[in-house]
Amino acid sequence: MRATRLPRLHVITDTRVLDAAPVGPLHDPIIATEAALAAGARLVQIRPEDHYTDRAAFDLAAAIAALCDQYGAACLVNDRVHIAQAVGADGVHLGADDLPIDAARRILPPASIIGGTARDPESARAARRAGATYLGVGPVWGTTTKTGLPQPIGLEGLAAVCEAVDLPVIAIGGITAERAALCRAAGAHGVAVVGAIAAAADPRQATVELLEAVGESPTAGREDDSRNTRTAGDSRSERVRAVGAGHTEETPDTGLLRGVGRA
Ligand SMILES: Cc1ncc(COP(=O)(O)OP(=O)(O)O)c(N)n1
Ligand SMILES: Cc1ncsc1CCOP(=O)(O)O
Ligand SMILES: [Mg+2]
Repeated sequence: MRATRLPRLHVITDTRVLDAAPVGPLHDPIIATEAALAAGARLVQIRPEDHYTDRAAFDLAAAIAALCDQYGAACLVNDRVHIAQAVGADGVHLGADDLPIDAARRILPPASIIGGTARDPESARAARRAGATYLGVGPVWGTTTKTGLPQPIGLEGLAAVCEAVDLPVIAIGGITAERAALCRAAGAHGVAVVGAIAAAADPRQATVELLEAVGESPTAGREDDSRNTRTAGDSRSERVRAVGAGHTEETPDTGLLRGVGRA
């Protein structure tokens, strides 16, 4: 049996259209993702923004899912559940404007990872009831990556959500390596980043620093060293089942497992 824990570092692709010069030397979602995977990242969230047609989103997702397979990492798709299905992703991340979590649960494979956005204890509890595997909580700090967000909730707001629900909390919004450690201290299971890797001068080194900050150093002993080695018979669905094995609760109505362990 492989690792049962939700990875603590979620690397989110940066698909912004940039008016000026690229924000980093490797500002290409596929190149930056490969650098992060090579550094030891174990979960990528593919986040094609609205200017991506479904075809462009599919092409990006298929390329990144293949890279994730190669490195033995999990891969989630933001918003577009049908793209996740089409590329056989490990799951999705859904927010208030997306397909409801319980609806996605009904159509995705049983062990799928489904993240839900929450900003406060009430929305966190609702996402849990709907069947979320983990919560993406933020913005904890201000971010230049996404516009139109509400005021940052700060470490206090993050801690309040962590207290309220027994689900892994992934902090998002303005995360740096230094802040990632603060999020962990506030009770978060891990962090999600866009700019800290995609806009870094050296995305690979930035990933190493973030992994260390969340206690998932690529050089430290892994729960399962085979996770980063592609082996014969390896498939994304096998990895989904492995992550799902850490789930703690069975939803009575669907028999689906949810609640990847926080430890
Ligand atoms: C880990 C994580 N947390 C939060 C979000 C934000 O999701 P959402 O609120 O649906 O906003 P968009 O990302 O879709 O613009 C996320 N993607 N990942
Ligand atoms: C999608 C999203 N939702 C809340 S903050 C955010 C963007 C986070 O990007 P960054 O890590 O660059 O601050
Ligand atoms: Mg969304």
